[in-house]
Amino acid sequence: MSTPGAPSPDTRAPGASGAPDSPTPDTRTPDGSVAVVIDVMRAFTVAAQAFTQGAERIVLAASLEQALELKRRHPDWLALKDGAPAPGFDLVNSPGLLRSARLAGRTVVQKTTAGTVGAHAARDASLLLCAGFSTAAATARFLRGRPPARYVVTGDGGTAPEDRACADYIAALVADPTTPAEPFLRTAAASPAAAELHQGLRGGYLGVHPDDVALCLEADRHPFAMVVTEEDGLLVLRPVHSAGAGAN
Ligand SMILES: O=C(O)[C@H](CS(=O)(=O)O)OP(=O)(O)O
Ligand SMILES: [Mg+2]
Repeated sequence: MSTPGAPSPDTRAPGASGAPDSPTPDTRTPDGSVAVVIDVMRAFTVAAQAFTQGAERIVLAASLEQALELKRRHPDWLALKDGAPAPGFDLVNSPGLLRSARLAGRTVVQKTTAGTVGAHAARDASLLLCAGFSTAAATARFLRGRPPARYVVTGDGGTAPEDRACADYIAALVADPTTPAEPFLRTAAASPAAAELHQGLRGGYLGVHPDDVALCLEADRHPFAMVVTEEDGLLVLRPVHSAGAGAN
């Protein structure tokens, strides 16, 4: 068990190394832990953006096939994937491109390379959250007073510096709500993911917007945490506003 509030030493999400899509069993066996799955660029920045645009809930799909099957069964749901647009999918994993989508009241099914895979890998946590910089302070507020969390870095096979920096920022905020974001944002801005998104080397040519990196680095833009619950065997993400203590 890691020291309270600090990112756990083993923060690699077993399934987050871009492993091939394979549906995971739909049953969770809660292990008593609190886990925060981090994906700054871009899954959980996109998720938070979707909630701000009115999405009701986000189903975290275990595979692209499951996402398409859910879309087939629920035609009013919106299917979202990372990379370039693909048949059967309505949206792409770009916060910049998402801004033009009408999401009020909708269910979104999200499948990405790292973030959603990391959430499935951590599904046995008794309390499971997903976060990026844009929900960091609200996530820390939600965590404060609860058992120490373990932080799951999802990008680059569990080593992504932007995700690690975000985990460190949230852990620091849990301990001290006045922690400044800037040093952590500087680390994330210098990450390979930021550079490759800027160069169009990640996310596919039509799956990236020039504003994506800046949007991923807008710390504490949203006043809610994002909590995963199991609904009909699916992992469902919803925004949770918590009063919490402290300025942040
Ligand atoms: O969509 C993204 O930015 C990334 C793509 S990759 O893993 O960096 O190639 O996926 P995400 O699951 O959002 O980290
Ligand atoms: Mg990522």
